[in-house]
Amino acid sequence: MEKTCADALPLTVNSSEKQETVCIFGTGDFGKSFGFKMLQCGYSVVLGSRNPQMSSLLPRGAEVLSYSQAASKSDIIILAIHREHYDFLTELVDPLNGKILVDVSNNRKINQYPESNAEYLAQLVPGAHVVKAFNTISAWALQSGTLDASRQVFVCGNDSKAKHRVMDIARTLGLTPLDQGSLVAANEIENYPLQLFPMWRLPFYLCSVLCAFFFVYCAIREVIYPYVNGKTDTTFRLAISIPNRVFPITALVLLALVYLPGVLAAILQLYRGTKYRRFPNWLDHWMLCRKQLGLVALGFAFLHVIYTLVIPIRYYVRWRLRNATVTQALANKDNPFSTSTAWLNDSYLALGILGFFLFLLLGITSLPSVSNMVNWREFRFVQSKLGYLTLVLCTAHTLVYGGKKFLSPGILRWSLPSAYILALIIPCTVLVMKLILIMPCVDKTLTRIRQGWERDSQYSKSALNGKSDI
Ligand SMILES: Cc1cc2nc3c(=O)[nH]c(=O)nc-3n(C[C@H](O)[C@H](O)[C@H](O)COP(=O)(O)OP(=O)(O)OC[C@H]3O[C@@H](n4cnc5c(N)ncnc54)[C@H](O)[C@@H]3O)c2cc1C
Ligand SMILES: NC(=O)C1=CN([C@@H]2O[C@H](COP(=O)(O)OP(=O)(O)OC[C@H]3O[C@@H](n4cnc5c(N)ncnc54)[C@H](OP(=O)(O)O)[C@@H]3O)[C@@H](O)[C@H]2O)C=CC1
Ligand code: HEM
Ligand SMILES: [Fe+3]
Repeated sequence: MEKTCADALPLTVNSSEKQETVCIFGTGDFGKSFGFKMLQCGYSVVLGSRNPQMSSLLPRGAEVLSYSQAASKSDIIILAIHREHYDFLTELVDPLNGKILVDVSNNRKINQYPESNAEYLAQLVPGAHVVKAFNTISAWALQSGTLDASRQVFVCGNDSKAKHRVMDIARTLGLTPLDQGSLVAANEIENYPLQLFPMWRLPFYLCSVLCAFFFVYCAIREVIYPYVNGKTDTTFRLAISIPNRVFPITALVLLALVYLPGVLAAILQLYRGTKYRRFPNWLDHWMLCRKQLGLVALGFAFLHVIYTLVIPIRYYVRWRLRNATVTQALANKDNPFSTSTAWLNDSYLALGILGFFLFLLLGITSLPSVSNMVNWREFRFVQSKLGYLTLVLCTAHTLVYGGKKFLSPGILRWSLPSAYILALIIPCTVLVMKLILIMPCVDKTLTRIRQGWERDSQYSKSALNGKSDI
């Protein structure tokens, strides 16, 4: 039975239970905070320092000794020292022999040194059992008790007994240890806290490229072309008209890119005839950041909706309406009501509204508080089935918006088609491929593959002979 420390409450230690002594080397920010937390959780703490007398502001109840004295007090030592200062440990090789050395260090840059800090430590003190842990926990969070953001502690080491002792300490501190295997994993564990939003990088990069491309594309068609051909100044379009093309187009393309990897994965599985081969790295990474891609797409759809709301109050729009009315009156010409245009207009708006509603629903279900309330099947239903419906509605919204003028040659400027036509290429491709994949004959094979059947496997052929209803 493990003891677990409740954050704010000072722990009353059962006097009949012998307190475990843990040694911490280094009285810097991390050493102090870690010592404070350990004392709070019922451990006896001995701090090792270069100047035991000079050390100030130390947690009350902790003993401070020289490094070599402190090392003799416990068989588990937390090394709260930067890697650059590890060299003094070579003088302590004997007292550290057979002890558990916990490396908590981080670097300033990814892959700063040829080997991980923990492996370097293991080379310096070959007789010790080195365990990597706690590097993802900040000194500030330990001290203030606000560990909610990340309680996960990645742990690795070559000695499994040593590793489990460190994992027990992590649990007692109220953290969640995750065993990452041998010390080879230390490199990855050290790189982890140095990564900046790793899953958001691809979505951010994609949306920047899409926005920049479509902005320039629309500016060529709608600002430069009219200027070159008729010397008309339409630069005001750069403020609302063009962004209200670029944003929805980016949203639509990103939404399609959320569903494209699933389709590619299915095609790959069909082609390989097995699900037991890893996807290529790029596809793996793409699959893993679909949530972030989807949320960025939702952000752009939001922008489109807000930009659309201001259309009626724009000076340019009101001016055009007034002018059209006056011109009509002067010419004494009637502009007959077109039912088909009304239908097209209302239809594309309705499709946009419904698409946006489902888009929001996808966003809401991805909130942890909501996704924790639904089971895996329900989540898949919303994200996969309703997600495809969202893509269908948003694509249809754009197709119907194009409406009659869609393929008329008049919309080409310098042979460039309207931007929304380009925007439709990826969504339509994804939808057509998905349509093929859900055709019964293809779907049946794919389902069998996902249930474990392999096309080229002797084993599955014989298994299939005995069990024909898979
Ligand atoms: C606003 C918004 C929010 C989003 N939030 C989230 C979120 O919180 N979490 C999230 O994960 N996604 C999120 N997404 C992304 C997306 O909705 C999901 O990833 C969705 O599940 C993708 O559906 P899919 O049908 O393409 O893929 P999936 O149903 O995941 O299938 C993709 C591929 O995986 C493989 N596969 C599926 N099942 C199996 C199996 N049993 N065995 C082997 N291989 C299999 C197949 O190759 C399949 O083609 C969000 C999207 C948007 C737009
Ligand atoms: N601060 C944080 O939030 C986190 C820190 N870490 C890791 O913990 C370790 C310690 O970090 P932190 O406490 O912030 O660093 P500090 O600089 O605050 O403390 C380092 C301590 O190392 C000791 N030390 C030993 N030898 C030397 C030397 N030659 N020169 C200088 N100091 C020496 C000193 O203690 P003394 O004077 O008593 O000998 C010093 O206080 C680092 O490896 C860091 O990557 C990991 C996660 C979070
Ligand atoms: C409340 C929901 C929505 C409304 C009211 C709406 C309305 C509109 C309007 C009025 C236009 C024409 C803009 C113009 O004339 O310049 C338009 C275009 C467009 N919309 Fe929407 N929309 C909605 C949601 C969406 C969503 C969710 C998407 C996709 C993710 C989307 C994608 C597009 C695209 C790609 C265009 C064409 C852009 C262009 O080239 O002009 N819309 N929408
Ligand atoms: Fe236990």
